[in-house]
Amino acid sequence: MTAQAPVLALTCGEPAGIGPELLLMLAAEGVAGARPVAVGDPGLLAERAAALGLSVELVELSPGEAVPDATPGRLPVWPVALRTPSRPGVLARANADHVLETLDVAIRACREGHAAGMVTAPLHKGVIIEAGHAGFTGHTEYLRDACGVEEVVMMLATDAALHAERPGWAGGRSLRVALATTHLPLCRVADAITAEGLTRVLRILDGDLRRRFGIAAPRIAVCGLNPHAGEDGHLGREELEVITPTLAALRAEGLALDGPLPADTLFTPRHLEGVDAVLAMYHDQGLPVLKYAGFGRAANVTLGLPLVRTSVDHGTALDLAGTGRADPGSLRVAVALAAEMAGRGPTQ
Ligand SMILES: NC(=O)C1=CN([C@@H]2O[C@H](COP(=O)(O)OP(=O)(O)OC[C@H]3O[C@@H](n4cnc5c(N)ncnc54)[C@H](O)[C@@H]3O)[C@@H](O)[C@H]2O)C=CC1
Ligand SMILES: NCC(=O)COP(=O)(O)O
Repeated sequence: MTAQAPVLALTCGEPAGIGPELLLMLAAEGVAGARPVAVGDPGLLAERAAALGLSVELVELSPGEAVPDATPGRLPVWPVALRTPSRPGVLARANADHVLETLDVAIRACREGHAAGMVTAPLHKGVIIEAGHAGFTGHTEYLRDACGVEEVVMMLATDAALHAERPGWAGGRSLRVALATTHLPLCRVADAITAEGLTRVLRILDGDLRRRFGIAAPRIAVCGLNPHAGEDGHLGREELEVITPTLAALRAEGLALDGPLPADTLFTPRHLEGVDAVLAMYHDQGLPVLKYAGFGRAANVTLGLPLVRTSVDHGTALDLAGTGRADPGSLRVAVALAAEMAGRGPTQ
């Protein structure tokens, strides 16, 4: 008997953004290897489908009810009502709680075993903060807190194997970039690079590359923080005082770590040879490279969680919402990656 494809909860994200229409596009073309369920407002999905001429039958279910095999043109939905009507491209603070509720439903479904993982369409951080959730910085930290873990790691991956067979793929090279710090103003980054934090991040990265990605002996290249990795202390001392001793201690535990290396040369083919993941010190040190290598063909993964969570590599694209011109490529990759990770067996 063949095992059924894993159920994946796909949150619709910001209702005024491109998330709802990306889910509909994916449902219209069909999904192999997973049984996706949208988490969002069925009325909104029906409206967007009609506006874009997408023929998708929406089937309302509750978490725990049997989810049918994926069929092109059909999308099961776990309903979460909008708080106020939504127009493409127009943010409404009143819907911030709707967006967070879709996350809560998906998290609960994963934790109660009704879904094998969750895939999140993009939300708009600013409108959620303006709606009164002052400490909100993104899915990554929200999931960390909801799951009660101390640390999580954001990693974006352009896994060529997941999409090489897709027409239009021009990236070729697989690249995984994880971040030592995530959504932090640049002026606070240096202080946030601590031996304790780096140790937690690298242990999670090494552990999840083994457990979630099936890499038996991962090799991780670690960026310095400063230009030229500090130039022997002349251009910054974080490498000498924090990063180098932390890597040495972790190497003694058996982790295969290169670095700290100057970030400008680390991201060149020769230095990436044989490297399974790069750890960048901050968001805009690593992600521009990743997006240059494969924007629209990469996925974001949260490591260190007791559940599988992937996401797209882009934001809400309010400028494209409702036009039907948004590219569902990254959502395809995010779903395929979540299915692959879920297929590696139960979480802790
Ligand atoms: N996983 C998530 O929830 C993420 C959410 N965001 C949030 O999204 C909001 C907007 O962020 P921005 O920096 O403007 O980035 P963005 O990714 O929304 O837009 C940047 C540019 O890329 C284009 N683009 C984005 N997705 C596309 C797609 N699927 N197909 C074709 N073109 C696409 C947009 O039209 C725009 O020109 C912010 O609130 C940000 O925090 C950003 C990244 C990830
Ligand atoms: N640039 C990646 C990003 O902002 C993703 O944020 P998150 O909502 O997945 O934490």
